[in-house]
Amino acid sequence: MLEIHSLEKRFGSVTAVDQVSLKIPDGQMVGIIGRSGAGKSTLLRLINRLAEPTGGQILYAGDDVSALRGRELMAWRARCAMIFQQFNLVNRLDVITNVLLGRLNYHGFASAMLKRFTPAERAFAIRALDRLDIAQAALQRADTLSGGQQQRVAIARALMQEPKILLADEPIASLDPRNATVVMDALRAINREEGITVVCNLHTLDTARAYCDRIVGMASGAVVFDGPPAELTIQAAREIYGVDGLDEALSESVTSTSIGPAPGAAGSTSAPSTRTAAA
Ligand SMILES: Nc1ncnc2c1ncn2[C@@H]1O[C@H](COP(=O)(O)OP(=O)(O)OP(=O)(O)O)[C@@H](O)[C@H]1O
Repeated sequence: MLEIHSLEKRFGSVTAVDQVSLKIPDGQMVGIIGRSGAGKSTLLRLINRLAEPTGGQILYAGDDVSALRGRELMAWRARCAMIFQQFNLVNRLDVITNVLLGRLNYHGFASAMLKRFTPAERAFAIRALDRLDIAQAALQRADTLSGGQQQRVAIARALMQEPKILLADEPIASLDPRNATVVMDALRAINREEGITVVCNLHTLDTARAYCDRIVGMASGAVVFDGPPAELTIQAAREIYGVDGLDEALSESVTSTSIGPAPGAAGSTSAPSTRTAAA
């Protein structure tokens, strides 16, 4: 269980994350939605300690993540992998080496740069690429791949960390609809089949309701909705996106006041059923 208690991040006079409290059980797939500037990226960066909180606490399995230093912090970052909108691969390296760099926290920088990876790690990397249906590109330079392929390589690299949690910061924002579907399908498969908790920042409601067990809506740094997709009403969406942003966030298929899960979507039974201002 990942527990976030009254988490806060201020940048000068801006409160990017404002008293956020969430409990995320192992194996849940959570979509974080909100307008640009709502604090979604900052929240993910706080969770894996790429950013330091100015208040509050993060616990994982009872351990105080916010207090970790040195090796323990490196270990946490390995357990809590992150993927990004822009993939963050090393363009001039081939795909397999990019994936093996997921072991950086196990090796140290010098050893990884000298490509001192074990045969078991290389086999693991190929399996991860195969799992994401991209093993055939293992020897290609990363920058020869399409965006969707690069994001799958980034997911394979994250899997090399053997994470408990995968944080995905707008993973499909740079992709066309077809590639976006492939990447979201891959994230859901990893969540369902390997029990890895996935916390995913998403711009559109459609994607969040189709793929996630639970939706967390943020506005001005605070959590303004927390519940299963079926409870995300138009009124709640308006609170998250504001009247101006709602049209952009909604799909044209939404006609009722309840935005229920898409057909075949992930079940919502494990998500909390409460709608709160700060769960
Ligand atoms: N390093 C920083 N220095 C100063 N302000 C920052 C910094 N990072 C984020 N902010 C501010 O914090 C607020 C939240 O930003 P954040 O990037 O977390 O939002 P977001 O919901 O992820 O937006 P987007 O969808 O555009 O990425 C914004 O007002 C942003 O300008």
